[in-house]
Amino acid sequence: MTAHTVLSVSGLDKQYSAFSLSDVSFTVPGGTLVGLIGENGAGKSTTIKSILGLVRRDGGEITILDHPAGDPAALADIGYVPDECPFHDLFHPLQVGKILSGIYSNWDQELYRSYLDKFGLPEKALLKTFSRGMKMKLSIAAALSHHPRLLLLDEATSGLDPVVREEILDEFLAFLSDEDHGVLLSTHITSDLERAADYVVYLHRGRVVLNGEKDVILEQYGKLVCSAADLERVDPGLLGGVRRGRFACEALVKDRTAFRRFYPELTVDRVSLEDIMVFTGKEDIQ
Ligand SMILES: Nc1ncnc2c1ncn2[C@@H]1O[C@H](COP(=O)(O)OP(=O)(O)OP(=O)(O)O)[C@@H](O)[C@H]1O
Repeated sequence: MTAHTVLSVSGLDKQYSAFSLSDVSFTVPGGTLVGLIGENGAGKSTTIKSILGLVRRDGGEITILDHPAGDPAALADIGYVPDECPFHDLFHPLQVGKILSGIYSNWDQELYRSYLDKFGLPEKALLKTFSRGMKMKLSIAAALSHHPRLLLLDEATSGLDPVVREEILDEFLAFLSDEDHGVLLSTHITSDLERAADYVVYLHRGRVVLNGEKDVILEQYGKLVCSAADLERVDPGLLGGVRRGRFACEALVKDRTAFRRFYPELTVDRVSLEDIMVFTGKEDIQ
């Protein structure tokens, strides 16, 4: 049996006065974590808010397990973790649970308390005494405790130390052991995605410029380091962005295998997702 598509975004358009999100399309297949990457202002939060139905879109279709975005059934299936803890500093975790139990018909207080225990969060300490990592874990515990099928995280791992990030990423992987679950994680920390993501969607100035399986992308792209003279004779159509330094030039190679066929004498290294972002984002820098 093939897994469900947990989230489908197709041809999403949104126009603000000075920014537009244009024709954004991608899916979150069941059992997978999709990383949404992009520079500041690329449109990641606007995309996530459109999925939540918090932003009125100008075009396109969004479905969450067959329900249209904004539909109460779709909202019940989403566990949302914003970049800042949404709960008031003068509450303690048990009070947060009580409030959420009144909002979500599927709320599972036992599961919530088991997450508090697992994450080492005191049930009756005021949130103002919590660190950023503790608040983030609380938000994740809350998002998971109404049995969502899609977890949406907007920059949730930024500002956290590597140990907490690792612990949180492990929790997402556990959530994904169910084939009907999916995670969409927007982040600047591309190294998290190199470890945990199955697919990567790269938004650049409101458009999807890269969308594919992470392992395939990392295998396909490459980085050329060469002299300015060598760069001059390379077909620019094979390159995704160039950085010219005083002593050497670097360029993003869009297809390592094809490039090697044309220029076997030039060395092409492996790239990271960050390299792909930096080259594509900066375009041709002299
Ligand atoms: N309500 C709004 N009215 C007008 N413009 C908006 C509104 N919300 C967002 N924008 C603009 O849309 C663009 C994309 O913003 P968005 O928050 O989606 O980007 P982002 O990729 O999440 O950025 P960051 O990584 O900095 O959070 C920005 O230029 C922003 O100024």
